Amino acid sequence: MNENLDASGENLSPEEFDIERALRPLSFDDFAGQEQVLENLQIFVQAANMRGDALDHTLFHGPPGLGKTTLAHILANELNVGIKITSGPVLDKPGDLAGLLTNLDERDILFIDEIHRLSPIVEEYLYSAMEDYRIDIMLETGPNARTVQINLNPFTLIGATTRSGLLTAPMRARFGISSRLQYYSTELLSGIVERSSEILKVPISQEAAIEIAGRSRGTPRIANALLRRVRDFAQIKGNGKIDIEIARYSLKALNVDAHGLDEMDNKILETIIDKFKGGPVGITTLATAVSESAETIEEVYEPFLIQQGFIYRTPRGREVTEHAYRHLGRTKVPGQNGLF
Ligand SMILES: Nc1ncnc2c1ncn2[C@@H]1O[C@H](COP(=O)(O)OP(=O)(O)OP(=O)(O)O)[C@@H](O)[C@H]1O
Ligand SMILES: [Mg+2]
Repeated sequence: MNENLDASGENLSPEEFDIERALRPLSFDDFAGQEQVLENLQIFVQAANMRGDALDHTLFHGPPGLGKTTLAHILANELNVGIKITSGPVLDKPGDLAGLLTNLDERDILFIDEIHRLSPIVEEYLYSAMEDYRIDIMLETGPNARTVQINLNPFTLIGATTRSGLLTAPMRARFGISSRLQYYSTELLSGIVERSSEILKVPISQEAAIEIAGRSRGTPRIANALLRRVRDFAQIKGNGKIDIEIARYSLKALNVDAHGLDEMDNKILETIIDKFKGGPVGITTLATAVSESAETIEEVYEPFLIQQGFIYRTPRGREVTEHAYRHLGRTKVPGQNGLF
C-alpha cells in the first residue's frame, strides 16, 4: 500500500509525494503514449459502461515507472467507480482479502500492486472471487467451524507487476485483459515534462524539455523526478526558468548519464565487457556477477538496454554492442567476441 516510492524504491518526502500526485494524469486524455494499450482500454471501458458491467479483470505489466498505477486510477475515473488499493506483500491473510472484497460496490476496482508477490493461499482464495464473484468464509474454528459462501458484487481486479514471469499460470489465465507497457520515446517524454512544468508553474524551453526527456531512461517517473531537481537548480542558480544551459548544468551536477542509464545498467554493461569479454554470457552467470536476480535483470534492466541497442540476445547469452563500448569509453579488443 506504500505508494510513495520513487523509481529507486526510495521514500519520497510528503511534499514530493503531493507533487507526484499532482503530476499523475487522471484521464485517458492526459495520459501520453502507449497508444495501442490505451486504444483498447478505451473500447473496453466504453463497452462496459454501455452494458453497465464490471470491466474484465485487467493486468498491467512492465518495468517500473511506466504508468501501471496511473492507469489503474484512470480506469476508476473513466468507469466512474471506486478503487481500493493494496499490494501482494501486504495482503498476507485471506481474511484481509475477504474484508476488501466484501466492501466493494458494484463495478468497483480492487487494485493489487506487485501481484506476483501474493501468498499462494491468498492467491487461491482470489481465484473463485475473480471467476464467480464468490468467496468462502470460515466462521468460527474448532468443532463449530463451518464455511459460508458469500456472493460479491461484480468487480474488476486490476493487477500490476514488474515481473510478469513470476505470475502463476492460473493467475495469468484469469485476466481477460493483459497489457504490457513499453518505454516512452524522448518525444513523448518531453511532452510529459512540458505538461508537468505547466502544473509546477515553472517555465521551460522546448530544448530543455528534450534534454531532460533524453536522459530519463524512457520512463515518465524519472523524467518528472529529474524535472523537479532541475527546477531546484533553476531556482537557486538561475532565474527560475529552465533553459538548455541550466538543464545541462543541473544534469551534469546530478551525475545523470547521457543516455539516462542508471548504476545497474552501467554495471551490467561493464561486467559483460570486463568479465566476459563482451559476451555472450548466460543470464544466470551475469546475474551472479552483478549481484542481482536473473528475473529482475530480464524484466527491469535488459528490456531498456536492448531497446537502446546496448546489448542483444543470442542463443548463447547476452552480448554487448559497439554502442556499449562507445558509451563507456572503452575500445574493443580485436577478436574479443568473435566479430573480428
Ligand atoms: N503516460 C503518462 N503520461 C504522463 N505521466 C505519466 C505517464 N505514465 C506515468 N506518468 C507519471 O509517472 C509517474 C509514475 O507512474 P506510475 O506510478 O503509474 O508507474 P508504475 O508503472 O505504477 O510504476 P511501479 O512499477 O514502480 O509501481 C506517475 O506518477 C505519473 O506522474
Ligand atoms: Mg505502481
